[in-house]
Amino acid sequence: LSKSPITKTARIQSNPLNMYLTKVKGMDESVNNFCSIGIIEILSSKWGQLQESAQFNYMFEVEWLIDKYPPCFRHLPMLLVHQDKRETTAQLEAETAPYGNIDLAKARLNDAFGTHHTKMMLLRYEDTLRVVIHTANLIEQDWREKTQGVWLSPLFPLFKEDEEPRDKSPTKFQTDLILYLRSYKSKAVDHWCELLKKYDMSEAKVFIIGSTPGRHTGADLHKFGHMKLRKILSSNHATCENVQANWPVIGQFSSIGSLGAKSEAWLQGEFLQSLGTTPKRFTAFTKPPLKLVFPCVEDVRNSLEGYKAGGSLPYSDSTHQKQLYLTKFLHRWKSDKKGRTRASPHIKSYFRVSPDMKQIHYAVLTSANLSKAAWGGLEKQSSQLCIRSYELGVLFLPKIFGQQDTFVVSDGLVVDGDGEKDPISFPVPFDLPLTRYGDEDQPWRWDVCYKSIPDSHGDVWIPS
Ligand SMILES: O=C(O)c1c[nH]c2c(Br)cccc2c1=O
Repeated sequence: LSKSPITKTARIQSNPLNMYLTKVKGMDESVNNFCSIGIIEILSSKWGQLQESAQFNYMFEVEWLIDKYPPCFRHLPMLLVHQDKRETTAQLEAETAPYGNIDLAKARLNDAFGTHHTKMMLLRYEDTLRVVIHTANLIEQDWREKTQGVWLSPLFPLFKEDEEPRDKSPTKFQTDLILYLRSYKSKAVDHWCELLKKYDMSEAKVFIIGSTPGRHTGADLHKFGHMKLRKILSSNHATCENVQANWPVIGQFSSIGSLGAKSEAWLQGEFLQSLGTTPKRFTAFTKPPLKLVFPCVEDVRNSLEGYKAGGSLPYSDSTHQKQLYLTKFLHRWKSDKKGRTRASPHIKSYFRVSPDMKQIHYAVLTSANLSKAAWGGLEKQSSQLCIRSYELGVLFLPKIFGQQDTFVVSDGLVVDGDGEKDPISFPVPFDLPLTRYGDEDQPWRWDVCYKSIPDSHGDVWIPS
Protein backbone atom coordinates (compact mmCIF):
# COMPACT_ATOMS: atom_id res chain seq x y z
CA LEU A 1 0.00 0.00 0.00
CA SER A 2 1.16 3.57 -0.57
CA LYS A 3 3.79 4.88 1.86
CA SER A 4 2.56 8.45 2.13
CA PRO A 5 0.62 8.76 5.40
CA ILE A 6 -2.11 10.97 3.98
CA THR A 7 -3.50 9.11 0.99
CA LYS A 8 -5.44 6.18 2.39
CA THR A 9 -5.96 3.74 -0.44
CA ALA A 10 -8.28 0.93 0.44
CA ARG A 11 -7.64 -2.44 -1.19
CA ILE A 12 -11.08 -3.16 -2.63
CA GLN A 13 -12.02 -5.89 -5.05
CA SER A 14 -12.47 -4.46 -8.55
CA ASN A 15 -15.83 -5.59 -9.84
CA PRO A 16 -16.83 -9.04 -8.59
CA LEU A 17 -20.43 -7.85 -8.71
CA ASN A 18 -20.35 -7.48 -12.53
CA MET A 19 -22.30 -4.26 -12.02
CA TYR A 20 -21.50 -1.46 -14.50
CA LEU A 21 -22.61 2.05 -15.37
CA THR A 22 -22.86 3.01 -19.03
CA LYS A 23 -20.08 5.02 -20.62
CA VAL A 24 -20.85 8.71 -21.10
CA LYS A 25 -19.94 10.28 -24.47
CA GLY A 26 -17.44 13.08 -24.13
CA MET A 27 -16.63 12.40 -20.48
CA ASP A 28 -12.93 12.03 -19.66
CA GLU A 29 -11.55 8.54 -19.32
CA SER A 30 -11.50 8.57 -15.50
CA VAL A 31 -15.31 8.63 -15.57
CA ASN A 32 -15.55 6.03 -18.28
CA ASN A 33 -13.01 3.74 -16.66
CA PHE A 34 -14.76 3.33 -13.34
CA CYS A 35 -17.00 0.26 -13.68
CA SER A 36 -18.25 1.54 -17.06
CA ILE A 37 -19.32 -0.31 -20.18
CA GLY A 38 -20.95 0.50 -23.54
CA ILE A 39 -23.37 -1.49 -25.71
CA ILE A 40 -20.67 -2.28 -28.30
CA GLU A 41 -18.57 -3.93 -25.62
CA ILE A 42 -21.59 -5.86 -24.29
CA LEU A 43 -22.28 -7.25 -27.80
CA SER A 44 -18.58 -7.70 -28.69
CA SER A 45 -17.31 -10.83 -30.41
CA LYS A 46 -14.61 -11.07 -27.73
CA TRP A 47 -17.09 -13.06 -25.59
CA GLY A 48 -17.45 -15.81 -28.21
CA GLN A 49 -19.21 -16.69 -31.46
CA LEU A 50 -22.81 -15.50 -31.03
CA GLN A 51 -25.49 -17.97 -32.24
CA GLU A 52 -28.70 -16.05 -31.46
CA SER A 53 -29.95 -13.31 -29.13
CA ALA A 54 -33.11 -11.90 -27.57
CA GLN A 55 -33.66 -8.24 -26.69
CA PHE A 56 -36.40 -7.43 -24.16
CA ASN A 57 -37.12 -3.69 -24.00
CA TYR A 58 -39.55 -0.80 -24.09
CA MET A 59 -38.17 1.45 -26.88
CA PHE A 60 -36.22 0.22 -29.94
CA GLU A 61 -34.40 1.78 -32.89
CA VAL A 62 -33.84 -1.35 -34.98
CA GLU A 63 -31.25 0.00 -37.42
CA TRP A 64 -29.24 1.57 -34.58
CA LEU A 65 -29.40 -1.73 -32.63
CA ILE A 66 -28.25 -3.89 -35.55
CA ASP A 67 -25.33 -1.50 -36.02
CA LYS A 68 -24.20 -2.13 -32.43
CA TYR A 69 -23.68 -5.86 -33.13
CA PRO A 70 -20.34 -6.86 -34.70
CA PRO A 71 -20.85 -7.05 -38.51
CA CYS A 72 -20.36 -10.82 -38.47
CA PHE A 73 -23.32 -11.23 -36.05
CA ARG A 74 -25.85 -8.96 -37.79
CA HIS A 75 -27.49 -11.77 -39.81
CA LEU A 76 -28.07 -14.05 -36.79
CA PRO A 77 -31.53 -14.84 -35.35
CA MET A 78 -32.72 -12.08 -33.04
CA LEU A 79 -35.96 -11.92 -31.03
CA LEU A 80 -37.33 -8.53 -29.97
CA VAL A 81 -39.75 -8.73 -27.03
CA HIS A 82 -41.90 -5.61 -26.82
CA GLN A 83 -45.14 -4.42 -25.33
CA ASP A 84 -48.34 -5.41 -27.08
CA LYS A 85 -49.49 -1.93 -28.02
CA ARG A 86 -50.64 -1.01 -31.51
CA GLU A 87 -48.17 1.78 -32.23
CA THR A 88 -45.17 -0.17 -30.91
CA THR A 89 -46.09 -3.26 -32.93
CA ALA A 90 -46.67 -1.24 -36.11
CA GLN A 91 -43.36 0.61 -35.74
CA LEU A 92 -41.41 -2.58 -35.07
CA GLU A 93 -43.04 -4.52 -37.90
CA ALA A 94 -42.07 -1.72 -40.28
CA GLU A 95 -38.51 -1.39 -38.96
CA THR A 96 -37.81 -5.12 -38.91
CA ALA A 97 -39.43 -5.92 -42.28
CA PRO A 98 -36.12 -5.59 -44.19
CA TYR A 99 -34.42 -8.08 -41.80
CA GLY A 100 -35.37 -11.71 -42.29
CA ASN A 101 -33.49 -12.74 -39.14
CA ILE A 102 -35.50 -10.66 -36.66
CA ASP A 103 -38.65 -12.01 -35.01
CA LEU A 104 -41.04 -10.13 -32.76
CA ALA A 105 -42.80 -11.33 -29.60
CA LYS A 106 -45.54 -9.36 -27.86
CA ALA A 107 -45.70 -8.95 -24.10
CA ARG A 108 -49.41 -8.84 -23.50
CA LEU A 109 -50.65 -6.21 -21.05
CA ASN A 110 -53.85 -6.37 -19.01
CA ASP A 111 -54.54 -2.66 -19.09
CA ALA A 112 -53.52 0.69 -20.57
CA PHE A 113 -51.54 1.61 -17.42
CA GLY A 114 -49.14 -1.30 -17.89
CA THR A 115 -45.82 -1.06 -19.71
CA HIS A 116 -43.19 -3.56 -20.80
CA HIS A 117 -40.25 -1.84 -19.05
CA THR A 118 -38.03 -4.92 -18.70
CA LYS A 119 -34.60 -4.43 -20.31
CA MET A 120 -32.70 -7.67 -20.79
CA MET A 121 -30.39 -9.26 -23.37
CA LEU A 122 -30.09 -13.04 -23.73
CA LEU A 123 -26.92 -13.86 -25.67
CA ARG A 124 -26.28 -17.47 -26.70
CA TYR A 125 -22.73 -18.26 -27.84
CA GLU A 126 -21.36 -21.62 -29.06
CA ASP A 127 -21.18 -23.22 -25.62
CA THR A 128 -21.99 -20.43 -23.20
CA LEU A 129 -24.96 -18.14 -22.53
CA ARG A 130 -25.03 -14.67 -20.96
CA VAL A 131 -27.90 -12.79 -19.32
CA VAL A 132 -27.66 -8.97 -19.28
CA ILE A 133 -30.16 -7.08 -17.11
CA HIS A 134 -30.04 -3.31 -17.52
CA THR A 135 -31.95 -0.01 -17.59
CA ALA A 136 -31.41 1.47 -21.07
CA ASN A 137 -33.82 1.57 -23.99
CA LEU A 138 -32.39 0.33 -27.30
CA ILE A 139 -32.23 3.83 -28.69
CA GLU A 140 -29.10 5.91 -29.30
CA GLN A 141 -29.93 8.67 -26.80
CA ASP A 142 -30.23 6.22 -23.89
CA TRP A 143 -26.59 5.09 -24.33
CA ARG A 144 -24.99 8.47 -25.05
CA GLU A 145 -25.08 10.97 -22.18
CA LYS A 146 -27.09 9.34 -19.40
CA THR A 147 -26.27 7.27 -16.33
CA GLN A 148 -27.65 3.76 -16.86
CA GLY A 149 -26.99 0.52 -14.98
CA VAL A 150 -25.93 -2.83 -16.45
CA TRP A 151 -25.51 -6.21 -14.74
CA LEU A 152 -23.59 -8.77 -16.80
CA SER A 153 -24.01 -12.39 -15.82
CA PRO A 154 -20.99 -14.66 -16.07
CA LEU A 155 -20.76 -16.66 -19.32
CA PHE A 156 -22.75 -19.67 -18.13
CA PRO A 157 -21.33 -22.98 -19.44
CA LEU A 158 -23.50 -25.75 -20.86
CA PHE A 159 -24.09 -28.66 -18.52
CA LYS A 160 -21.86 -31.57 -19.40
CA GLU A 161 -23.47 -34.48 -21.25
CA ASP A 162 -23.60 -36.66 -18.14
CA GLU A 163 -24.73 -33.83 -15.82
CA GLU A 164 -28.34 -33.65 -14.62
CA PRO A 165 -29.57 -30.12 -15.56
CA ARG A 166 -30.77 -28.32 -12.42
CA ASP A 167 -30.70 -24.86 -10.85
CA LYS A 168 -27.29 -24.75 -9.12
CA SER A 169 -27.45 -21.00 -8.44
CA PRO A 170 -27.27 -20.13 -4.71
CA THR A 171 -30.04 -17.59 -5.33
CA LYS A 172 -32.36 -19.77 -7.49
CA PHE A 173 -31.54 -17.28 -10.27
CA GLN A 174 -32.33 -19.79 -13.05
CA THR A 175 -35.64 -20.92 -11.53
CA ASP A 176 -36.82 -17.39 -10.90
CA LEU A 177 -35.75 -16.07 -14.32
CA ILE A 178 -37.58 -18.92 -16.07
CA LEU A 179 -40.65 -18.40 -13.88
CA TYR A 180 -40.65 -14.74 -14.93
CA LEU A 181 -40.24 -15.64 -18.62
CA ARG A 182 -43.02 -18.24 -18.51
CA SER A 183 -45.40 -15.45 -17.50
CA TYR A 184 -45.21 -14.06 -21.08
CA LYS A 185 -47.02 -17.19 -22.28
CA SER A 186 -45.22 -16.72 -25.59
CA LYS A 187 -43.85 -19.58 -27.73
CA ALA A 188 -40.86 -17.50 -28.81
CA VAL A 189 -40.02 -16.65 -25.17
CA ASP A 190 -40.58 -20.27 -24.12
CA HIS A 191 -37.88 -21.22 -26.65
CA TRP A 192 -35.44 -19.24 -24.51
CA CYS A 193 -36.74 -20.91 -21.33
CA GLU A 194 -35.82 -24.30 -22.83
CA LEU A 195 -32.37 -22.95 -23.74
CA LEU A 196 -31.73 -21.41 -20.29
CA LYS A 197 -32.29 -24.80 -18.65
CA LYS A 198 -29.26 -26.23 -20.47
CA TYR A 199 -26.76 -23.97 -18.69
CA ASP A 200 -24.98 -24.31 -15.34
CA MET A 201 -25.81 -21.08 -13.51
CA SER A 202 -24.01 -21.91 -10.26
CA GLU A 203 -22.00 -18.68 -10.64
CA ALA A 204 -25.14 -16.49 -10.68
CA LYS A 205 -24.96 -14.65 -7.34
CA VAL A 206 -27.80 -12.15 -7.71
CA PHE A 207 -31.50 -12.65 -6.95
CA ILE A 208 -34.10 -12.01 -9.67
CA ILE A 209 -36.68 -9.37 -8.74
CA GLY A 210 -39.25 -9.45 -11.54
CA SER A 211 -42.71 -7.97 -11.99
CA THR A 212 -45.33 -9.35 -14.35
CA PRO A 213 -48.86 -8.01 -14.87
CA GLY A 214 -51.53 -9.72 -12.80
CA ARG A 215 -53.11 -10.12 -9.39
CA HIS A 216 -50.68 -12.42 -7.57
CA THR A 217 -52.09 -14.31 -4.61
CA GLY A 218 -51.57 -17.47 -2.57
CA ALA A 219 -48.26 -19.14 -3.44
CA ASP A 220 -47.59 -16.37 -5.97
CA LEU A 221 -47.95 -13.49 -3.48
CA HIS A 222 -44.17 -13.38 -2.83
CA LYS A 223 -43.03 -14.28 -6.35
CA PHE A 224 -42.93 -10.79 -7.86
CA GLY A 225 -42.56 -7.07 -7.14
CA HIS A 226 -41.90 -5.62 -3.69
CA MET A 227 -43.24 -8.76 -2.01
CA LYS A 228 -40.49 -10.88 -3.63
CA LEU A 229 -37.95 -8.38 -2.25
CA ARG A 230 -39.65 -8.57 1.17
CA LYS A 231 -39.43 -12.37 1.12
CA ILE A 232 -35.70 -12.47 0.31
CA LEU A 233 -34.87 -9.67 2.81
CA SER A 234 -36.61 -11.65 5.56
CA SER A 235 -34.64 -14.84 4.72
CA ASN A 236 -31.30 -15.80 6.23
CA HIS A 237 -29.63 -14.83 2.95
CA ALA A 238 -30.06 -11.25 4.18
CA THR A 239 -28.77 -11.76 7.72
CA CYS A 240 -26.67 -8.76 8.67
CA GLU A 241 -25.49 -8.22 12.25
CA ASN A 242 -24.81 -4.53 11.67
CA VAL A 243 -28.15 -3.43 10.22
CA GLN A 244 -30.41 -1.49 12.59
CA ALA A 245 -33.94 -0.14 12.27
CA ASN A 246 -32.55 3.37 11.75
CA TRP A 247 -30.59 2.40 8.63
CA PRO A 248 -32.15 4.44 5.80
CA VAL A 249 -33.72 3.03 2.62
CA ILE A 250 -32.69 4.94 -0.54
CA GLY A 251 -34.78 4.82 -3.75
CA GLN A 252 -33.41 6.32 -6.99
CA PHE A 253 -35.47 6.32 -10.22
CA SER A 254 -36.33 8.23 -13.41
CA SER A 255 -40.11 8.43 -13.06
CA ILE A 256 -42.77 8.49 -10.34
CA GLY A 257 -46.31 7.15 -10.45
CA SER A 258 -49.41 8.10 -8.52
CA LEU A 259 -48.64 6.90 -4.99
CA GLY A 260 -51.76 7.90 -3.10
CA ALA A 261 -52.98 10.96 -1.19
CA LYS A 262 -50.81 10.26 1.88
CA SER A 263 -47.32 8.78 2.17
CA GLU A 264 -48.70 6.10 4.50
CA ALA A 265 -51.03 4.90 1.72
CA TRP A 266 -48.29 3.04 -0.16
CA LEU A 267 -44.86 4.74 -0.09
CA GLN A 268 -44.31 4.59 3.69
CA GLY A 269 -46.74 1.70 3.91
CA GLU A 270 -46.23 -1.58 2.09
CA PHE A 271 -43.39 -0.29 -0.11
CA LEU A 272 -41.18 0.88 2.78
CA GLN A 273 -42.22 -2.15 4.80
CA SER A 274 -40.78 -4.38 2.06
CA LEU A 275 -37.62 -2.38 1.41
CA GLY A 276 -37.04 -2.01 5.16
CA THR A 277 -37.43 -5.72 5.92
CA THR A 278 -34.61 -7.60 7.65
CA PRO A 279 -34.43 -11.13 9.07
CA LYS A 280 -33.99 -9.57 12.53
CA ARG A 281 -37.13 -9.58 14.57
CA PHE A 282 -37.17 -5.99 15.79
CA THR A 283 -39.90 -5.54 18.36
CA ALA A 284 -42.52 -3.96 16.10
CA PHE A 285 -41.76 -3.07 12.49
CA THR A 286 -40.15 0.33 12.92
CA LYS A 287 -40.21 2.33 9.69
CA PRO A 288 -36.66 3.13 8.57
CA PRO A 289 -35.92 6.61 7.22
CA LEU A 290 -36.75 6.86 3.50
CA LYS A 291 -34.65 8.98 1.11
CA LEU A 292 -35.58 9.44 -2.56
CA VAL A 293 -33.28 10.56 -5.40
CA PHE A 294 -34.92 12.22 -8.40
CA PRO A 295 -33.52 15.13 -10.50
CA CYS A 296 -34.73 18.63 -9.71
CA VAL A 297 -35.29 21.14 -12.54
CA GLU A 298 -31.79 22.58 -12.05
CA ASP A 299 -30.23 19.10 -12.30
CA VAL A 300 -31.96 18.62 -15.69
CA ARG A 301 -31.18 22.15 -16.92
CA ASN A 302 -27.46 21.72 -16.17
CA SER A 303 -27.25 18.19 -17.61
CA LEU A 304 -25.23 17.32 -20.71
CA GLU A 305 -28.50 17.00 -22.67
CA GLY A 306 -30.06 20.09 -21.10
CA TYR A 307 -33.85 20.15 -20.69
CA LYS A 308 -34.09 17.38 -23.33
CA ALA A 309 -32.92 14.95 -20.64
CA GLY A 310 -36.31 15.60 -19.10
CA GLY A 311 -37.93 13.89 -22.08
CA SER A 312 -36.86 10.65 -20.39
CA LEU A 313 -38.03 11.72 -16.94
CA PRO A 314 -41.80 11.37 -17.53
CA TYR A 315 -43.11 12.62 -14.15
CA SER A 316 -46.31 14.57 -14.80
CA ASP A 317 -47.36 17.71 -12.93
CA SER A 318 -50.93 16.46 -12.46
CA THR A 319 -49.58 13.44 -10.59
CA HIS A 320 -47.17 15.56 -8.54
CA GLN A 321 -49.94 17.94 -7.45
CA LYS A 322 -51.70 14.97 -5.83
CA GLN A 323 -48.65 14.01 -3.78
CA LEU A 324 -46.80 17.15 -2.73
CA TYR A 325 -45.71 15.25 0.41
CA LEU A 326 -43.06 13.63 -1.79
CA THR A 327 -40.91 16.78 -1.84
CA LYS A 328 -39.73 16.28 1.73
CA PHE A 329 -38.22 12.90 0.77
CA LEU A 330 -36.47 14.17 -2.36
CA HIS A 331 -32.72 14.55 -2.96
CA ARG A 332 -30.90 15.89 -6.01
CA TRP A 333 -29.11 13.86 -8.66
CA LYS A 334 -25.47 14.51 -7.70
CA SER A 335 -22.55 12.27 -8.74
CA ASP A 336 -19.45 14.45 -8.57
CA LYS A 337 -17.26 11.61 -7.21
CA LYS A 338 -17.96 9.62 -10.40
CA GLY A 339 -18.00 12.67 -12.65
CA ARG A 340 -21.61 11.87 -13.58
CA THR A 341 -23.59 14.78 -12.12
CA ARG A 342 -24.38 15.99 -15.67
CA ALA A 343 -25.16 12.48 -17.01
CA SER A 344 -28.89 12.48 -16.32
CA PRO A 345 -30.11 9.34 -14.49
CA HIS A 346 -32.15 6.74 -16.32
CA ILE A 347 -30.82 4.02 -14.01
CA LYS A 348 -33.12 2.82 -11.21
CA SER A 349 -31.44 1.67 -8.01
CA TYR A 350 -32.51 0.97 -4.43
CA PHE A 351 -30.33 0.53 -1.34
CA ARG A 352 -30.34 0.06 2.42
CA VAL A 353 -27.36 1.90 3.93
CA SER A 354 -25.87 2.69 7.34
CA PRO A 355 -26.59 6.16 8.75
CA ASP A 356 -22.96 7.19 8.07
CA MET A 357 -23.48 6.00 4.46
CA LYS A 358 -20.35 3.86 4.57
CA GLN A 359 -21.96 0.40 4.61
CA ILE A 360 -24.54 -1.15 2.28
CA HIS A 361 -26.92 -3.88 3.48
CA TYR A 362 -28.34 -4.54 0.00
CA ALA A 363 -28.52 -3.03 -3.49
CA VAL A 364 -31.11 -3.45 -6.25
CA LEU A 365 -30.56 -2.54 -9.92
CA THR A 366 -33.90 -2.65 -11.79
CA SER A 367 -36.10 -1.25 -14.55
CA ALA A 368 -38.73 -0.44 -11.90
CA ASN A 369 -39.48 3.23 -11.24
CA LEU A 370 -41.22 4.46 -8.08
CA SER A 371 -44.73 3.30 -8.94
CA LYS A 372 -47.39 0.84 -7.82
CA ALA A 373 -47.69 -0.34 -11.44
CA ALA A 374 -44.06 -1.52 -11.26
CA TRP A 375 -43.65 -2.73 -7.66
CA GLY A 376 -47.27 -3.78 -7.06
CA GLY A 377 -50.08 -2.67 -4.77
CA LEU A 378 -51.49 -4.97 -2.09
CA GLU A 379 -55.23 -5.61 -2.20
CA LYS A 380 -57.84 -7.61 -0.31
CA GLN A 381 -56.27 -7.26 3.14
CA SER A 382 -52.80 -7.75 1.65
CA SER A 383 -53.76 -11.16 0.28
CA GLN A 384 -52.99 -10.23 -3.31
CA LEU A 385 -50.45 -8.05 -5.11
CA CYS A 386 -51.67 -6.19 -8.19
CA ILE A 387 -48.90 -5.46 -10.71
CA ARG A 388 -49.53 -3.72 -14.04
CA SER A 389 -46.12 -3.70 -15.78
CA TYR A 390 -43.29 -6.04 -16.72
CA GLU A 391 -40.13 -5.12 -14.79
CA LEU A 392 -36.85 -6.93 -14.17
CA GLY A 393 -34.08 -6.27 -11.67
CA VAL A 394 -31.36 -7.95 -9.62
CA LEU A 395 -30.71 -7.88 -5.87
CA PHE A 396 -27.16 -7.95 -4.49
CA LEU A 397 -26.75 -9.35 -0.94
CA PRO A 398 -23.23 -9.23 0.63
CA LYS A 399 -23.43 -12.75 2.12
CA ILE A 400 -23.81 -14.35 -1.32
CA PHE A 401 -20.60 -12.58 -2.39
CA GLY A 402 -18.72 -13.97 0.61
CA GLN A 403 -18.86 -10.71 2.56
CA GLN A 404 -19.01 -10.76 6.34
CA ASP A 405 -21.93 -8.38 6.67
CA THR A 406 -22.13 -5.48 4.20
CA PHE A 407 -20.69 -4.00 1.01
CA VAL A 408 -18.62 -0.88 1.55
CA VAL A 409 -19.05 2.45 -0.20
CA SER A 410 -15.82 3.32 -2.00
CA ASP A 411 -15.01 7.01 -2.09
CA GLY A 412 -13.15 6.51 -5.33
CA LEU A 413 -9.75 5.93 -3.71
CA VAL A 414 -9.63 2.26 -4.53
CA VAL A 415 -6.87 -0.08 -5.50
CA ASP A 416 -7.96 -3.18 -7.38
CA GLY A 417 -7.39 -5.68 -4.65
CA ASP A 418 -8.64 -9.00 -5.87
CA GLY A 419 -7.98 -10.86 -2.67
CA GLU A 420 -11.03 -12.83 -1.61
CA LYS A 421 -10.87 -11.14 1.79
CA ASP A 422 -10.77 -7.57 0.43
CA PRO A 423 -14.06 -5.76 1.06
CA ILE A 424 -16.33 -5.28 -1.96
CA SER A 425 -17.47 -1.77 -2.77
CA PHE A 426 -20.76 -1.33 -4.63
CA PRO A 427 -20.62 1.21 -7.48
CA VAL A 428 -23.38 3.46 -6.11
CA PRO A 429 -24.28 5.68 -9.11
CA PHE A 430 -24.74 8.84 -7.03
CA ASP A 431 -22.81 10.61 -4.26
CA LEU A 432 -23.28 9.64 -0.62
CA PRO A 433 -24.18 11.42 1.57
CA LEU A 434 -27.17 12.68 -0.42
CA THR A 435 -27.99 16.33 -1.19
CA ARG A 436 -31.48 17.39 -0.16
CA TYR A 437 -33.57 19.62 -2.41
CA GLY A 438 -33.02 23.27 -1.52
CA ASP A 439 -36.07 25.38 -0.61
CA GLU A 440 -36.30 26.66 -4.18
CA ASP A 441 -35.70 23.24 -5.83
CA GLN A 442 -38.63 21.64 -7.60
CA PRO A 443 -38.85 18.05 -8.89
CA TRP A 444 -38.55 17.84 -12.67
CA ARG A 445 -41.94 17.49 -14.41
CA TRP A 446 -41.93 16.86 -18.13
CA ASP A 447 -45.20 18.67 -18.83
CA VAL A 448 -44.24 22.02 -17.24
CA CYS A 449 -42.70 24.96 -19.14
CA TYR A 450 -39.17 26.04 -18.10
CA LYS A 451 -38.27 29.15 -20.03
CA SER A 452 -36.93 31.68 -17.54
CA ILE A 453 -33.39 30.21 -17.59
CA PRO A 454 -31.98 28.54 -20.71
CA ASP A 455 -30.29 25.13 -20.35
CA SER A 456 -26.70 24.08 -21.10
CA HIS A 457 -27.52 24.27 -24.82
CA GLY A 458 -29.17 27.69 -24.55
CA ASP A 459 -32.61 26.11 -25.04
CA VAL A 460 -35.83 26.40 -23.05
CA TRP A 461 -38.44 23.66 -22.44
CA ILE A 462 -41.93 24.16 -23.84
CA PRO A 463 -43.73 20.80 -23.72
CA SER A 464 -46.15 20.32 -26.64
O1 LIG B 1 -38.38 3.17 -18.21
C1 LIG B 1 -38.25 3.58 -19.37
O2 LIG B 1 -37.41 3.13 -20.12
C2 LIG B 1 -39.17 4.65 -19.87
C3 LIG B 1 -40.52 4.56 -19.64
N1 LIG B 1 -41.38 5.50 -20.10
C4 LIG B 1 -40.94 6.58 -20.82
C5 LIG B 1 -41.83 7.56 -21.32
BR1 LIG B 1 -43.67 7.36 -20.97
C6 LIG B 1 -41.38 8.66 -22.02
C7 LIG B 1 -40.03 8.80 -22.27
C8 LIG B 1 -39.10 7.85 -21.80
C9 LIG B 1 -39.57 6.74 -21.09
C10 LIG B 1 -38.64 5.73 -20.60
O3 LIG B 1 -37.41 5.84 -20.80
